Amino acid sequence: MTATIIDGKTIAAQLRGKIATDVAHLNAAHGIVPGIAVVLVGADPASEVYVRTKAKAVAEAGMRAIDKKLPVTTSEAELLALIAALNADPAVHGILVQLPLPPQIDSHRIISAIDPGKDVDGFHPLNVGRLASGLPTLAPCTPLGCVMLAKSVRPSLAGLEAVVIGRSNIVGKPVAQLLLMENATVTVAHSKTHDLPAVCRRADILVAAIGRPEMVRGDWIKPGAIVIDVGINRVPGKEGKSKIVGDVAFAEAAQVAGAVTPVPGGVGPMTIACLLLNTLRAARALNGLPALNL
Ligand SMILES: NC(=O)C1=CN([C@@H]2O[C@H](COP(=O)(O)OP(=O)(O)OC[C@H]3O[C@@H](n4cnc5c(N)ncnc54)[C@H](OP(=O)(O)O)[C@@H]3O)[C@@H](O)[C@H]2O)C=CC1
Ligand SMILES: Nc1nc(=O)c2c([nH]1)NC[C@@H]1CN(c3ccc(C(=O)N[C@@H](CCC(=O)O)C(=O)O)cc3)C=[N+]21
Ligand SMILES: [Mg+2]
Repeated sequence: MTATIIDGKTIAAQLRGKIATDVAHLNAAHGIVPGIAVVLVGADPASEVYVRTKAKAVAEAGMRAIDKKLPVTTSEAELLALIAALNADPAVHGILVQLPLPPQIDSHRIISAIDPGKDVDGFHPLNVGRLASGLPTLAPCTPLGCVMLAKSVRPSLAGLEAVVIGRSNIVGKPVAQLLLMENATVTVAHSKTHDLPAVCRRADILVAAIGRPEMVRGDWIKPGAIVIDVGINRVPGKEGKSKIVGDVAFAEAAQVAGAVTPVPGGVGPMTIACLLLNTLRAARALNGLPALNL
């Protein structure tokens, strides 16, 4: 079998197009320009790439980007003061604090200080609880993107066996919640799971969010399964350059799976599109406008 390659770049571009249309309407009808503040503490080169990519997508969607770059020596009190200012700023509808943060800053304390209505990452404990309770909420962007990509090839996930590898608060746990809301039968695997390959072979939908380059092999995959690869791993490439690979051995997976996402060009672009979607949703909700159906 040769798998369908799920084209995250194109699906993300389509979603960004729909978002741009609604943003234009929001501006014309209500004079609102959705604004997203992206806070980067320190000068991590990989994070700077994300911040740049995000800024471009934000501008193209007709939104306003408020980029805040702070030195790596920033104290927790200084970052809390910035968040209080962004919470109070009516031009800011979304706040994203790039993780990880330097060790002198407690990331739980920072996330809890963000106005839950502006928490476009969906990491605030209130939004985490709402997601777990099945209430409407701002859901984390990468998990939202994963489920949209799976549904692009299989519109109903009801009754399917889903296996998520990884239990982080930013990917593994929320993607499991979203798959459960789609009525999948969900297993969450992690580093203590016994016989991971056998657990994975049960999956009709396999989500890999591990952070280990090409760990998932072809013979871990049930023939015909949908494979969503969240991993972003920088490894040595040709001529001393580095390249990015996922958590799945892509060439092997493509021989066995029914559909598979590439890295790059899969989940990453969807994460950014879903960040714009959450910012648009937040801007509407903060202005008392009805929810969208995008
Ligand atoms: N494309 C995108 O938009 C995004 C991509 N990413 C990428 O996704 C990957 C995962 O990110 P994140 O969730 O933050 O990572 P974390 O490091 O927070 O979590 C990794 C998870 O994988 C599990 N794990 C680690 N090693 C193994 C193993 N050998 N066998 C089974 N499970 C294992 C860990 O288990 P345990 O809990 O037991 O330690 C943990 O639950 C990374 O490559 C990251 O760069 C992340 C966010 C967004
Ligand atoms: N508060 C917070 N929220 C996050 O959502 C968050 C974060 N912190 N910290 C870092 C991770 C990682 N992350 C990515 C987003 C987009 C791509 C992306 O667009 N990737 C492209 C390009 C990859 C490349 O070539 O550089 C792709 O996969 O095709 C990757 C990774 C969001 N994260
Ligand atoms: Mg991480």
